[in-house]
Amino acid sequence: MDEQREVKVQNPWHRPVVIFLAGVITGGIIIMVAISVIQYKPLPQKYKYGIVLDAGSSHTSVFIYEWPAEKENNTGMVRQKHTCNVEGKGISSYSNNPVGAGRSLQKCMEEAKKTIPAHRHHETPVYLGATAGMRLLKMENEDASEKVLESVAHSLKSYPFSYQGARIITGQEEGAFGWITVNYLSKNLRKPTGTLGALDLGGASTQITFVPQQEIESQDNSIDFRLYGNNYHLYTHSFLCYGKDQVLKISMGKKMESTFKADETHPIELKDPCFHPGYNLTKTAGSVFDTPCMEGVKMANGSFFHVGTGNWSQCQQSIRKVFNTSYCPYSRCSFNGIFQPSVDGNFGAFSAFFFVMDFLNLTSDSLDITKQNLSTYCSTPWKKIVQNHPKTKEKYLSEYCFSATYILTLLEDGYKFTSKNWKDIKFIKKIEDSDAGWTLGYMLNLTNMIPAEAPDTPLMPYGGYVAFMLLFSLLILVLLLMVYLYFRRSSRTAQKDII
Ligand SMILES: O=P(O)(O)OP(=O)(O)OP(=O)(O)OC[C@H]1O[C@@H](n2cnc3c(O)ncnc32)[C@H](O)[C@@H]1O
Ligand SMILES: [Ca+2]
Repeated sequence: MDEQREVKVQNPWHRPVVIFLAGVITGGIIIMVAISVIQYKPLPQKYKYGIVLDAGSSHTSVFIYEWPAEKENNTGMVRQKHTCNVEGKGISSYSNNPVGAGRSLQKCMEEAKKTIPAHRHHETPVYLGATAGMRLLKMENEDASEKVLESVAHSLKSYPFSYQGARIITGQEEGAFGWITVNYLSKNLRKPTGTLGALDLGGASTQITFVPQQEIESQDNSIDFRLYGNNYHLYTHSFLCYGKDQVLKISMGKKMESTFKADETHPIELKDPCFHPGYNLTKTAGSVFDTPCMEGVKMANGSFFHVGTGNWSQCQQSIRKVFNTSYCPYSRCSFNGIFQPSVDGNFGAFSAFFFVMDFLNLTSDSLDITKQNLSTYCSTPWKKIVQNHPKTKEKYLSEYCFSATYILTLLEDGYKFTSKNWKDIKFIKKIEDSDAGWTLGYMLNLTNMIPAEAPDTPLMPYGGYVAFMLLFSLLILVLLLMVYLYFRRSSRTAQKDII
């Protein structure tokens, strides 16, 4: 009896106090893990929204963005939730009927009301930015451009959102915010890796923006940002009148100037190598000369037959006349005496750069192959082109040869891309489901969603933290088990020894 009592005393696991302590520790660990997991778990996502209207020269688009409410300062968190294309032409086409400009937005704004939850309406900012079409209207008729802006502002204020303004943005803003958009969506801004240059081609202007290796010699082309703790020194330029619709008008105007004689009776023929053989449409000189971009070109009038001859190299010759490369007040220029450092790094080319090159399937070949394919396409008879694309709008279809030739000429002769760095240009429409364009960058900037300094982030991400806690607790449990087994074995050995 005495010996048995002695064994019981030697085995500590038989003591109620030890059993109690082990239970308390195990329970404590379980509670600790449970609390930390529950405590640290993100609450169900709450989203915030923002609306930006891109009032372009050819049309207006409404973009609705959303982002998780508590993560708005993180790169890549804002995504495009919805887009709506406003019916009809751009707001600058309403110069004779400004009320129509505001009215044209109604359908898409009603859609925005349905897309964004009602309880968020009052705190959702809405911005309208107008680009080159309105810049040109302002040059032609300032009063009309103000009336159009008043009309769209009046329309936007009638919705339950937080109206933040309707204005004509500058070409510099258009270029810089396009650059911010593509780099934000590509998550380039918080990494030390390189950034993506931005190439935007609209109907009435075109923008080039990138981080250059060389010094920027003209102040007008330089813009600085501090984003997430990094400094960016950007080169940007916007060429007003060098969107694809305006360049088509200018190059046709120049052809008319050199071929039409003053005493000729109308209608006459305008032979155009940028249009397919067999293409023949009666047009009015007024539809070509209705732009302030035609300064210095002698105006024709009446109507004419626009006749295609489908010759790519002649087309390129005619387009080259639109670029003035005869003077440069800097160490190097793109064209029209505008400073441009040599292009560097990868570029994202969007809007009409993408529409045109994607339609013609010219997005992935070398520059030489691209030229050959385009040459074949331009010389294809118009009848065959229409047969091959029965669903495409004839206006777009007739202009693809011209547009692609302009794109190649702008990139090669204008911006000085070469067959060597041609592969650095990626023709893109979207990045991660959001459209490439200036609107997202504009909203991120105006809502201060990209901080100058990198925000503090938790030491460990949520997943890593939970995994760490589980592993650590498991380790303690294993240790406890090992101690238990060790004491049990030693107490049994002691028992045997005594027996
Ligand atoms: O930037 P600005 O110059 O103000 O013009 P925009 O914003 O209206 O210009 P877009 O990028 O929307 O369009 C550029 C051009 O591409 C044309 N376009 C749009 N969709 C197209 C498509 O699918 N195929 C061919 N062209 C298209 C459009 O008519 C314009 O001439
Ligand atoms: Ca545009």
